Order: sequence, then structure tokens, then C-alpha cells
Amino acid sequence: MKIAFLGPQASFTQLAASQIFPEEELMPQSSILDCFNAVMNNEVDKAVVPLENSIEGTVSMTLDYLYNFDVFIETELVMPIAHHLMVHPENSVVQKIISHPQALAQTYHFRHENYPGILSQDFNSTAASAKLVSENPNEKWAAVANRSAAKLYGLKIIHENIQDFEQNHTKFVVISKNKENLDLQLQKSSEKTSLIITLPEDHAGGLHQVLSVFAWRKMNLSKIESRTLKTGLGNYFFFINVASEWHPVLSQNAIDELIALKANVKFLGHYNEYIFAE
Ligand SMILES: O=C(O)C(=O)Cc1ccccc1
Repeated sequence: MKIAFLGPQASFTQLAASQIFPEEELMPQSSILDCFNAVMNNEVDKAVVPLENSIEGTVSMTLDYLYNFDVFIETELVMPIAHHLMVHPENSVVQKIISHPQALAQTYHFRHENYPGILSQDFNSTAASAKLVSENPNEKWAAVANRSAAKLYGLKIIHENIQDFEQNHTKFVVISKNKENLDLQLQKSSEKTSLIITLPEDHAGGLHQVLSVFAWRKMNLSKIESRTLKTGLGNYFFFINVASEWHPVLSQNAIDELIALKANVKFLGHYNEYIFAE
């Protein structure tokens, strides 16, 4: 089986992907969009992408593509994230800090306290930034990336554990064209159902009606996030997680009732959440 992931080697997504799929062929992609496209074009069977971070929140690109592409979520892995600042071994001066926007956001206060006025630059992934720094020994650049990236690309770590909050976790999801619930040999923490709901038209109590479908069935919502539909200010879709085992009749009735309310419902999957094994 072929598995796409946000690469290159030693990205956080690769660490997640190799734990979920230790035996499969992992195929690095240079963006989250490329991961979705690889699935849609059948170049791969599945892809692993980051969905949410405990400091910075949802990876909005992933949320948008879950809305836009015909894919399902097959499983989720929660992984602790430690960021380090690294430079080329021949360098110690830092004039620019490069990383994935999520990593830059998770280290914002560290950078502003320790490197005030130093430029930051978004790049495709933490590992891609580490690789870029290693390929440019004459530039005074530093990357925010993980320890495996420092080792693989031969960089020197000058500050360890620079994430702004000690508790830093990212959820990675496996997406594919199949409605599957992956059974992994990892520690399972919970089960959930993910839906994307679009309300029919703007009217008082519209969202309340949608939420009451879950409330009176005692279906516990563990996440609700609104995201712009990009059709104009004030137009949103809602990403909802229902935290429970799958009750076929109850869950189908809830979806049928949402449809009767003229909401648009996209079922993303019922799947397990696993915890990264250190
Ligand atoms: O850039 C990476 O290495 C990724 O896999 C995305 C990411 C960035 C920061 C924290 C978690 C995942």
C-alpha cells in the first residue's frame, strides 16, 4: 500500500505516518494539498495529514480540504510535539528563522523573547526548513524542527524544547476514498464521528436546531468549529465531532433528522483515536 504524507523525511507527519503504517511505502509530498490530490488521483491509497494542534488550533487548510474533497477519515493519532531551534554546524548567528507556520506559531513567544526583530519565514514543513538550512551553509538561517530532522540533515540544536507551552500535541488523521475504520496495534483512547454540516439558510435558532439533534439523543459533542465557506463574509460550515461509539440506529436517525432540517451533512467517518507510542 502507498501512503502519502507531508514530507520530507523527518517531518512530524512522517513520524506519525511511520507509527500508523510501519510496513507500508511512505511517499513524501511537499504540501497538504498534494497529499489530498495524491489520494484523489489514486496515486496513493491513503494520506496522513495534520488536523489540529493543542496550542495553535486547527490546521485550516486540512479542514478546508476535508470539506472540498470526497474523502473520509479512517483514524487519528495524537502525538506530543517538541520543537528545537537548529542551525548549520558552521553557523551560530541567526538572522532568519524558517519553519512550517504551525511550528512558528507554537514558538511565537520564545522567538519574540529570544530573537526580537529576527525575521521569520513560512515554509512547507519543519523538515523541509531543516533541509533548506542544511543546504545553505552560507546563510545565517535557523529552522524550527524536531530532533530527527536535526540528526538527518546534520544540523546543530541551539535551543531545545522551544514550544510556548509544555503541553503540545498534534492530531494527525489518515484520509482515503474509503469509509473504513482502521484497527491499529496502538493504544486507543476514544472513538468519534466527524461530520461537516452546512446550515440551509440564515435564520434565528438555525444552529440551535442542529445542535438539539445531538442533545436530546445524549450524543456528546467534543468539538465544533466554524470555518468560512469562502462565499462571502458570515457564511460558514461547521466541523463537528461526536464523541462516542457508533450506535447505528441512533446515529443514522440523527443524520436523517439533520437532513430533514435541510442541513447539508457530510459524513467524514466514524473512527478510533490512538495515542503515539514513544
Ligand atoms: O511541518 C511538519 O513537520 C509537519 O508535519 C506539520 C506540523 C508542524 C508543526 C507541528 C506538527 C505538525
